[in-house]
Amino acid sequence: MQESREEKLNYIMGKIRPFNDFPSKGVLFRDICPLMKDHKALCATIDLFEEYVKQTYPMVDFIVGLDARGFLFGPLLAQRLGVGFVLVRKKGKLPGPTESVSYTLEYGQAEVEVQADAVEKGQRVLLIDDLIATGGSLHAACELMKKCGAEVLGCLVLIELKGLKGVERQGSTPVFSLFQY
Ligand SMILES: O=P(O)(O)OC[C@H]1O[C@H](OP(=O)(O)OP(=O)(O)O)[C@H](O)[C@@H]1O
Ligand SMILES: Nc1ncnc2[nH]cnc12
Repeated sequence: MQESREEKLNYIMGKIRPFNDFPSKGVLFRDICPLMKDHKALCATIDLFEEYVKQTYPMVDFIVGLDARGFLFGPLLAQRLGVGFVLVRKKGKLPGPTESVSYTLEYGQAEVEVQADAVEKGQRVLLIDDLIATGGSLHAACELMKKCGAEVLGCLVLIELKGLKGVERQGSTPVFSLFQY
């Protein structure tokens, strides 16, 4: 029998493991490795993203994933939707002409980069990552996509850390999350 949305959410939630003080003191790290390891949880996660995107954004051209954990879910979702996948990488990993934007993390400083020809002007994109904390990574990636001429429809994440107000940082760009902590 087909599982309900609630059953899928409950099952997936049981596969997200909290770790105190990682990677530095005071950070409660949400570990998705058990979810990735579990076929049923992984399928259910992509089912829920797929259902949302098909209902909300049937006109999306590309799924854009953030380095590194956006690469875990993005290509699986893109394949289900029948669209391509674009990589937003940390600086220095992509060959050829690139565009970049710098940003601040919950625990550090970084810069995101995309190949300059990754998207064409006016193409509609959805960004995906495992988690939104301060929202710096997604904000930088959205800015990067806009710099390349793409139309950012919205962002998808598995987990939103509500206390860090990352969604507010995205301004009018909608952020869909499966879990809020
Ligand atoms: O909302 P923010 O405060 O920007 O934080 C969220 C980002 O931090 C984590 O990635 P991280 O940069 O640690 O890299 P990783 O995916 O390579 O582990 C996470 O996967 C998000 O990409
Ligand atoms: N608390 C957290 N858990 C997992 N990944 C993160 N990335 C940024 N903050 C994080």
